[in-house]
Amino acid sequence: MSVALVWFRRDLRLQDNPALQAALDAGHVPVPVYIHAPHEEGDWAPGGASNAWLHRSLAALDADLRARGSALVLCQGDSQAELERLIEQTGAVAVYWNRKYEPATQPRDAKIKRELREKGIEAESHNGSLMFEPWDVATQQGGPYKVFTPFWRNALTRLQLPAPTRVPDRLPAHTAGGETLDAFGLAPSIPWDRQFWDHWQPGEAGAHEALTVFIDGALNGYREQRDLPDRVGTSLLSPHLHFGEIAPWQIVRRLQGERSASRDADIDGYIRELGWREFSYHLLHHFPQTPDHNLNPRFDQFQWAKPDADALRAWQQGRTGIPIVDAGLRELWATGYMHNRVRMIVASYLCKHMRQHWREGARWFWDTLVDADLANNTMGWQWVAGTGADAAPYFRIFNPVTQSQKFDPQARYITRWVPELAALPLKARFAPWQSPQLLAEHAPAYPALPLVDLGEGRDAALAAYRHTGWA
Ligand SMILES: Cc1cc2nc3c(=O)[nH]c(=O)nc-3n(C[C@H](O)[C@H](O)[C@H](O)COP(=O)(O)OP(=O)(O)OC[C@H]3O[C@@H](n4cnc5c(N)ncnc54)[C@H](O)[C@@H]3O)c2cc1C
Repeated sequence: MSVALVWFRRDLRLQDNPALQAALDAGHVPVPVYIHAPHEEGDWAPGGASNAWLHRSLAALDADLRARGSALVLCQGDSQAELERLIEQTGAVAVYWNRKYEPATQPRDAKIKRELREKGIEAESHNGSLMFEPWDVATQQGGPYKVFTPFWRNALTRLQLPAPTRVPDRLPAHTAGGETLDAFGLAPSIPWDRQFWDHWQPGEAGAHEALTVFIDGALNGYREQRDLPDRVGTSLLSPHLHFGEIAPWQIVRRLQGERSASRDADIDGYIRELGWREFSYHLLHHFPQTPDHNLNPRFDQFQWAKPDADALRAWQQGRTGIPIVDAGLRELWATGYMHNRVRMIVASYLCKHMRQHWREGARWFWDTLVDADLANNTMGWQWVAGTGADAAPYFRIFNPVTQSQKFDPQARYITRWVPELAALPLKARFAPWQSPQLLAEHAPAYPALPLVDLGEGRDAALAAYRHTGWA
């Protein structure tokens, strides 16, 4: 039987995996391969939390393959050289993979495909992670969208979920050898990620388990609850989606099977959130400069404050003196995750009150989120900063205190992550500096004043915005 390499990348699952399925359909013995090549990701090599997740996800994929009589071949170095070495070693006649969309790896993959074909090797790529690839949806003029609603309206008219495919219980064995997972050095040497794994189960089984838990629980009332950080009101599927342990169309297929009069609105609301993920990939593909540069070039003149390493560190460590901001950044550090509403609040405080460049925040998230995703993270930060597509206008400045009173009205989220404030009366937990005596008495270690006063920060941000001349 002929051999084909199946090059796993961000599609770390067996079921509904178009590249693996294509190799099987063509009658090849699939040799599953993962190549560790962070240096090929440009300035955006995966951060620490992503690597910790990847370590476990690869271990899970290998275990799933071994349970079927196959195994994951692990290598590191130059992707093309490693593929060519494995082709030589195994006699493979074909290489299959699912596409990635990041600016650094797209040209690499195109070159690999071209050069493999020139050598007479069949090279085939598939869509393994999006309902709509970035070029599938276009404006009437044939260009990219910059506004979500028309993008999504158009996209939904084209929605076609692929038919499910199932990988057989036994896969043909192969003899290709590789390195050990530990040789990649992905797992932290100091176990700062210890607490993560109380919250997460990386891998395909963990993804489907998370989806089942969501359908049985938070899906009911999702539209109202998704903004409330004090409870599990969302699916927590983002890292599983990022690593391709589950495909969005698998989620949608299951949700379509759960439809009922009482659930329709929540299901539609959820699918719309998946739409934001699709939109972010659309944007990243068409505006590949945006991980580092404003999508809206008018913001290039904006006067950010001088970079302030101490203030940035206080923000990163959850020591700003604004409880909801500190709670979010502490949740992030402890779990590798932060609730979406709180992501918006902490990002707004950094970009607007502190006037530190959104890139600083994006970098921190990149290193600390288990779901760090170049498309979603870039869009999220530029949206909050007001510099991106369909963005919140810069002059609309979130007040973190009123945000916390609205979305965490019992301060449960704040108290969970900033427990030193638990002894304060409820009202004081939102803005403790307004109750200096209570704060000094009950939480003397907590900052007595906000890092940046909310009124002053807001005024300075608006003044800087006016200074650009287009306020
Ligand atoms: C500043 C900032 C940075 C962000 N960085 C990332 C990131 O690096 N990776 C990431 O996956 N998401 C990012 N997001 C989007 C969002 O916060 C997360 O996708 C969401 O919190 C994940 O939790 P969940 O899976 O429970 O979401 P759910 O509410 O259950 O949503 C389901 C899925 O829809 C997608 N989704 C939901 N909201 C958004 C959104 N606003 N933008 C894009 N996709 C969305 C995600 O894939 C998510 O898993 C960021 C948002 C902001 C404001």
